Formats: sequence, structure tokens, C-alpha cells
Amino acid sequence: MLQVKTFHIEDKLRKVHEEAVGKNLSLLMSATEKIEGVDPLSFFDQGKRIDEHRHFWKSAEEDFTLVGIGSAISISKEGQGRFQETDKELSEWRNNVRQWNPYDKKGTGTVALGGFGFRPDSTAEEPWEEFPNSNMTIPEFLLTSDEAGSFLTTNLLIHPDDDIEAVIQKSEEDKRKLCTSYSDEHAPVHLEKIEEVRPEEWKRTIAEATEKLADGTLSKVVLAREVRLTFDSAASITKVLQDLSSMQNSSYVFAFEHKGAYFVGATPERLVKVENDELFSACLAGTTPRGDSEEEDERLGCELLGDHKNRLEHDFVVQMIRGAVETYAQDVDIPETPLLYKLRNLQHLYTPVRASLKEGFSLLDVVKDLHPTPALGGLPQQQAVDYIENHELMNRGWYAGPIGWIDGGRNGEFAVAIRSALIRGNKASLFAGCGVVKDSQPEAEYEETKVKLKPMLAVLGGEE
Ligand SMILES: C=C(O[C@H]1C=CC=C(C(=O)O)[C@@H]1O)C(=O)O
Ligand SMILES: [Mg+2]
Repeated sequence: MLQVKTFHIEDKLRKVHEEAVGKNLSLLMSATEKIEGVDPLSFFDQGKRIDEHRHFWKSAEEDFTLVGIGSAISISKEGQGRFQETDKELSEWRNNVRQWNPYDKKGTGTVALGGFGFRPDSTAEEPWEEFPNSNMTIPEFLLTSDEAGSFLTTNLLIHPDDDIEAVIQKSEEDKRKLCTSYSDEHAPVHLEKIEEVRPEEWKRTIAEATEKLADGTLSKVVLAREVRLTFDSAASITKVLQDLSSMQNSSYVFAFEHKGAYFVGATPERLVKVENDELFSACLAGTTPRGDSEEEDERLGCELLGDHKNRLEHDFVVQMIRGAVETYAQDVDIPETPLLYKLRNLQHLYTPVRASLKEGFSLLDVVKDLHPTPALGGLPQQQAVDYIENHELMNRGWYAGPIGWIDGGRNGEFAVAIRSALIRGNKASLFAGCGVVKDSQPEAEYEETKVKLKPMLAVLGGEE
């Protein structure tokens, strides 16, 4: 039986409002309480009754889920300075927040959730019309759920001319709705049409890229393709998240909603995590399918570890991440040889990175320098990004961009948004890419992207 505890923050809100009136300033109020019996997916689902701006984030390695509903502060920047401008604006709000948070818990309080498009200068081209170039949001209601329990943070921006009694009443009502268990049966969607976007032309772009790679101008470039789906009705995002969470338990499961469009996925690829000033990154590049039997699986894994083309793809990523991390961290620990990272449908070459973040740097400083790693862009970085812009047959939007969260206490994590789909009503665009090096074969890369598309396809009515 669900237990709803309503947290009374009336007095705090009245106090902040008085101060806002006195100073003639808008003030951010943040209050965190411990709650019980609230399921993150139910909270997300109920959130649609309150606001069409919702966020969902589930960690790949620990029991840690964040769900954000609505927005108290929404920051959208573009251009080369977007990471640092976002960081600066977040700090300004946090330096001035009126906060009640008795829990020393990462991911509570003025947490900002969101992401950044792949390119700093991309415009809202089809199918990304609803998405700004980047957006980090401090939600009005944030559920933080981990093995120790659940915490609800209410963040409200209080204006001098607010009717504070009405604000109090609405926030209490919203919380009651969010903490009500959902009863809806979320039916799976029925897939009516699958359309691969120009697959033969895409294979030719791979062949052309290998020529460019052979002449030495580029060392590696990641090229992605799109598959469009049509369903018989609008897809339930709650159901998609539920299925991704149960099927892809070594991946970050995420959803970002903007004006009725959803960017959803299950990515295995960490960009960077900071916790207690420890920094963790990951090099994930080089791919082979899982085997049908244990023996076959092991054989495929061994072949991957010894495969020259995949090791080259992978080593470019390790080199680049090492260089970027050394600027911001000390005691950098990176093993010499990769391990295997096994997912439901495929296995990757994986090298974990661990270091100590130097004082004075933030998570977003590291994100700025790491993005895009050669697992998503290529090498040299700028030439590869330009090559992608000029040759790829799709608009990346937020695909392969950094997505994640950051709290007011220097903790946070960003992953890269691959194995993902943009869903609007009864349509979806799925994206998958592959690292192209000079020995790449177009047909093999095409097959690799096919396997990478499987997790999203499987939760959207397709075959696994
Ligand atoms: C770009 C994607 O995967 C990257 C991450 C891991 C392995 C990769 C590869 O082996 O090609 C890619 O670099 C994608 O899934 O869309
Ligand atoms: Mg590959």
C-alpha cells in the first residue's frame, strides 16, 4: 500500500516570499524531505498531469534514479561557451538559494538535469524542432531514489508579486498527485512501419570515409544513421522506460521531454562522473554481438579483444580521454589493456578511467573538454565533427551529446546519448552509429549499427 506523506513547507514559502517582497527580487526556494513508497516510474507517469517538461535518469551501475517534473530554473545555451555559461548561471542560482536540506545525499536539492546537443551550433532541424541546443533544468519536483530510500525536493522560484497562498496550495496539490500510485495499464505499441533512411547511400558514405582515412587526413570518424518507425498509436514513454530498465540493466536509462517530444534511450557509455572529488570516465568503443551459447559468447569476446580494427577504434578513445582528463585531474589511473563490457545484445571493448578532480574545476569543465570523445566524433576532433556535419545523412540533435545531472555539491554524472530515439506521438526516429577507421568494411559497419538499434527497437514493438 502506498504511503503518502505530505511535507508542509508553507512556513518556509511564506518566509521566502516575505524576503522576496522586501528585496523586490525573485528567490529560489529548495526543500528536501524523505518520503516512502513512491515508485520512480509512477512519479514520472503522474508528472504528465502537472507539466510537459519531465526528466528521467537511472544509473547504469548503482541503484540511483532521478525523476524531475516541471521547471523552477531552465537554462538553455548554445555556442562554444554553452557548458561554462550553464555552469555559471547554475552557480549564481545556487549561491542565492534559500535551502532546507537536512540530508547529506548526492542528487538531492538544486539538482539540474538535462543535456547538450552534439554540436554547439546546431539549430532545431527536423526531427528536433522541440529541442533547444541545450537545456539544464532544476525541476520543481525532484524524486531521488536509491538503496537508502526516496527523497522529494521541491524547488520553487518565488516572485514578489506571487499570491503565496495560491502557490502553497498548488504545490501541495501537485505533490499529492505525484505521489499517487498509477493504475494505468501501459499497453505496448504496435509497430506499423519501419523505414531505414537511405541504407545503401549510408554504406557508400562509409566507403568514402575509409578513403579519407587511408589518405591520413582523418584517423577515425563516427558515422550514424537513422531508422524511422510509425506506430498505430502514441507510444507510452512510461512503458518504454519500464521495459528499458528491465532489459538493459547495465545501461543508463533516460528520458527528456520537451513540448510533447521525448528523447529516450538506454546508453552504456559514461562520459564522466564526479563523486566526492573522485572522477570516473570510461572508454567504450569496439563492438561485437553476444553469442547464442556461452562458448560462442566467449569466443566472440576473445576475438574482439584481439581484433586489430576494433583495438584501433578503441585506442583512439583511450588516448584522447587520457589527455583531456590530465588537465583537470591528478593520479590518473587507466589500465593498459581493455576489458569486455557485456550488454544484452552486444559486447564492447571497455577501459575504465579513474582520477582525482583538481580543486577549482567542475564537472562541466571536464564535459566541455571530453565532448565529443572519438567514440562519438573522431580524431582529430574538429575535423571529424566537420566531416560528420558534411557527410552524415541525418541531424544528430541530442544524439551522441552529453546528458546527465549535476547537484549543488559538486556531484554529478554525464553519459553520452547513444542507443536512443526521439519519439513524438506515433512516430520515432532511432539512431545508431559506428566508429570508422581505415580498415572498416561498409557491410560490417551496417550490421554493427543494426545490433545497436535492437534495444530501442525491442521496446518499441519491433523484434529483438
Ligand atoms: C556511436 C555509437 O556507439 C559508439 C559506442 C560504443 C561502440 C562504438 C563502436 O564500436 O563503433 C561506437 O563508437 C552508437 O551506438 O550509436
Ligand atoms: Mg565499432
